[in-house]
Amino acid sequence: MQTIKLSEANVRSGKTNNSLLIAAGLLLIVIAFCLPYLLPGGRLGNYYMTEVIKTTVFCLATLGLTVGMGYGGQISLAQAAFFGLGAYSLASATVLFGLPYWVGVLLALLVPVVSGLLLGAISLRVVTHYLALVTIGFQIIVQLVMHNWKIVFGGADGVGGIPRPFGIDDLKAYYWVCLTVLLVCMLFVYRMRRSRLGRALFALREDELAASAIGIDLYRTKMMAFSVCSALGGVGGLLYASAYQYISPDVFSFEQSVTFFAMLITGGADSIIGTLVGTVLLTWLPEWLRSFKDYYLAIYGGLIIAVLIFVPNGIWGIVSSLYLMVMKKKGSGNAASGTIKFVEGKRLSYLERQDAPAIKSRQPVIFEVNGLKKHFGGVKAVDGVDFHIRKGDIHVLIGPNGSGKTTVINVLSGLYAATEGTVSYRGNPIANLRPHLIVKQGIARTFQNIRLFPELTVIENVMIGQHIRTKSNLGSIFFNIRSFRDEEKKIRERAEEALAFVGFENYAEKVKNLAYGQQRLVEIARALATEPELLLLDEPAAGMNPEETQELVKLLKRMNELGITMLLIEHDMNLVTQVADSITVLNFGKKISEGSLEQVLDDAEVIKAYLGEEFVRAEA
Ligand SMILES: Nc1ncnc2c1ncn2[C@@H]1O[C@H](COP(=O)(O)OP(=O)(O)OP(=O)(O)O)[C@@H](O)[C@H]1O
Repeated sequence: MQTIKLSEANVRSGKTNNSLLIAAGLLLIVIAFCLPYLLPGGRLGNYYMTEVIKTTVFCLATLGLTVGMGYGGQISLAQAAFFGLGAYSLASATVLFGLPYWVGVLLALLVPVVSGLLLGAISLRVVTHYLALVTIGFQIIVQLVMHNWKIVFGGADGVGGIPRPFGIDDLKAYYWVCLTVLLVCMLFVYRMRRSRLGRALFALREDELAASAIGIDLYRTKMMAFSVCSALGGVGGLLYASAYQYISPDVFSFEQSVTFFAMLITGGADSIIGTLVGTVLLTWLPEWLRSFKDYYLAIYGGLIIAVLIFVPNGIWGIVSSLYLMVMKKKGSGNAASGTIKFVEGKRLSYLERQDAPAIKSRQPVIFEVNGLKKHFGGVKAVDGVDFHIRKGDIHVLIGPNGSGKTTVINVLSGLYAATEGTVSYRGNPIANLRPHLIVKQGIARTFQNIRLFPELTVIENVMIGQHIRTKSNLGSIFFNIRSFRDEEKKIRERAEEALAFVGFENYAEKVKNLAYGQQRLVEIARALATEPELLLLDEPAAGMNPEETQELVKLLKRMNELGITMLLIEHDMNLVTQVADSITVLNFGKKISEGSLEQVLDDAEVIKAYLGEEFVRAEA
């Protein structure tokens, strides 16, 4: 019996302190709405009011970066361009082309989103730092176009007389409009972070390869990140244009993009509150440093550098770590032991199949690999391998190190394109399909070197497994419609069931804090959450002690009893002999033997190439 120890403090802090956070949040909102009455009156008051509005709309732009960069890890140095496109869409439409205000608003939403999608499509195959370069190029081009395309953008002189919604004249009232829009967008981003799309973005940020192998469509997810990022930039821009009622291209410069970037990083990239903190700080810092006129830039730059070096997770990152530490300490005093039992016999209702095979080895072949080759230049990692798997079987791939086993699984799961050969599942060709489409067919995998999303919690990791089986989109998340809420509930229930099935009952710990063997179980639970019919398991017993390996044998058998067919790579022959229904043996990328356990163990070539005489004597 295995026990799994998890800190309960994290779990508890999530629930018990929610009410405290909500109260603090509500208080802040009330203060934000009352702000106009807390500022000085007269001309100075108007100046401060404009600055407060500027802060609010800048918050919208950085909130966009929170989604694209903080959540999705897509570095963008073009947020001022999207901000500008929003501002200019409204200004040009209403002032230069005389269109109604709300048409301008619609354009101010559409133009940045379409541009964001175009930029996303162009830069999709480019990775992080190169992506930053592409966005810099985009930023510069947009600003040049604003400067030089006079008919559409008014040229260097800018555009004046931009209207406000409902003809609002009063700055106070306009601030409330901006604040309301900001709060609605914050709520949307908050909800999105806790949705399948938010989890997919985090997965992408943490490990693209693992994200695609668990069923996330990288293309769509990145495009979604680009569209939300640019849309929020556009909304900020359109509100900015109406606030000042005059805009010129200089405002939407590369420097402004860098400032947005700095605001995000300073506050804490993956937190909404962090974004607000960073934006407020860097918008008002020039004002606060006004009396140090000569040194202002040096102090401003120095502060940003200090934050980047000493608090890489941003100011809010530090605050929330301290908060968690305190809560953990508080929690540990009165928490129960925090030890939970390895639970056996838990059901996995959504995977229980009516057609689970009663008699093994008489079932039809559902998976076929023919003439599979994978060459890396001159290295023939897999060189013409054939095998098939019957429904409900546990088929094991064995062979010496470097014989091509992992490469086979990488090809079967779509991570590598096959050099030659065919793979079919239930009669459908699946070789060279993109990884998430293979998961959609009902084939999931785990990795030899565990590939979980370490910064996410246990439950979030497993919930990501449900991504391919669910479909909430930005619209349903924004409007918080019932189908979205129901789906989230279902995702959580299924993830909890999968975790309980492998032995977890306590899920709020970050995965990076778990022991190795526990991480293996979470990875299996994540694969189960994809609702697989065929599981590809790459050395699941690696790093486990004999006791844990025995638990794993039981788990494999229980999964098999559900009707899950398995392809297993394993070196631990003790495990192999307990679970294998059929075996294929590889050596130097070629198949050297196959058949039942007995047939393979008796094969002289397998003994010579892999098992060794000692194993045979020990078995005898
Ligand atoms: N991406 C790659 N590029 C170049 N060569 C590779 C790549 N992946 C695998 N190989 C080579 O292909 C061969 C087979 O590797 P593979 O990892 O599939 O073997 P394996 O049987 O899984 O080994 P092990 O049991 O040690 O995990 C090795 O020679 C390896 O160096």
